[in-house]
Amino acid sequence: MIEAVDIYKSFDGKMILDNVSATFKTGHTNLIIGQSGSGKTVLLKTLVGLHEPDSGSVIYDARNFTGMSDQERIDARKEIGMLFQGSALFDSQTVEENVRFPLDIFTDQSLEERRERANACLKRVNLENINHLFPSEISGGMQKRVAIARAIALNPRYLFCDEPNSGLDPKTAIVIDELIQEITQEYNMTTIVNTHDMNSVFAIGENIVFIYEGKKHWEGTSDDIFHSDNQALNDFIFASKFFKKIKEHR
Ligand SMILES: Nc1ncnc2c1ncn2[C@@H]1O[C@H](COP(=O)(O)OP(=O)(O)OP(=O)(O)O)[C@@H](O)[C@H]1O
Repeated sequence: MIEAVDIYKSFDGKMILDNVSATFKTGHTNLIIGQSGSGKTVLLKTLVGLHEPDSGSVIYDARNFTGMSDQERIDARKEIGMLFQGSALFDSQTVEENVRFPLDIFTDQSLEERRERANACLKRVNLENINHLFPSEISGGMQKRVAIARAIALNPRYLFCDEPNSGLDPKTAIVIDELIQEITQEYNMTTIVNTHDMNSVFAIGENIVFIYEGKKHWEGTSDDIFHSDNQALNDFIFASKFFKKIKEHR
């Protein structure tokens, strides 16, 4: 479980996160949603330690992440997997080398052990026999799966995904969403996904935090959304005619 407690964050005197508290549950895909510029990425980066909050704390399973020493943070980072927008694979490395990268950096396993683990992770994301290829030689959906394999290589307890569906067609996006949800349950991870993909909200939204103008405006499940009278949430979720229709027919 990850808890954000009374987080404030501003840049150049402009308040970006305004007293955000939220709980992200273990074994669940927790979504952070909100319109462009609402502060989702700043919140995700604050949770993962890439931004320091002005005040407030981030708690990882009863450990105060915000108050940790540099060494404690380095140790904690080994328990964190990250999936960035656009996959962020190294173009000059093969698929296997990309997945092996965190193992090369953070473990003292033998090359054989690291290769074995990398290939087991690739198998888990349904990618086999492509370990010798370079990122430019595989599709965007496959690149995303390689990035997921890399994110789980160290067997993390926490997984952070920033817009995992960006640039993918709707069908591939669903495959990636389902994969993230499956591995979250399988490894009992606390997964936090930043998204404005409404399909993701309804497909994997087990615990959703809605950020509006830097504040946590609402929290609930995808089912709760249909019964919420939160105007800002409704305006955001049911902005398109398609989702408006779905609501009317429920
Ligand atoms: N490092 C920074 N320095 C100054 N301002 C920043 C910085 N990072 C983010 N901001 C500002 O914080 C606000 C929220 O940005 P953020 O990237 O969190 O939005 P978002 O909800 O993730 O949007 P999107 O969905 O478009 O990615 C924006 O006004 C942005 O300009």
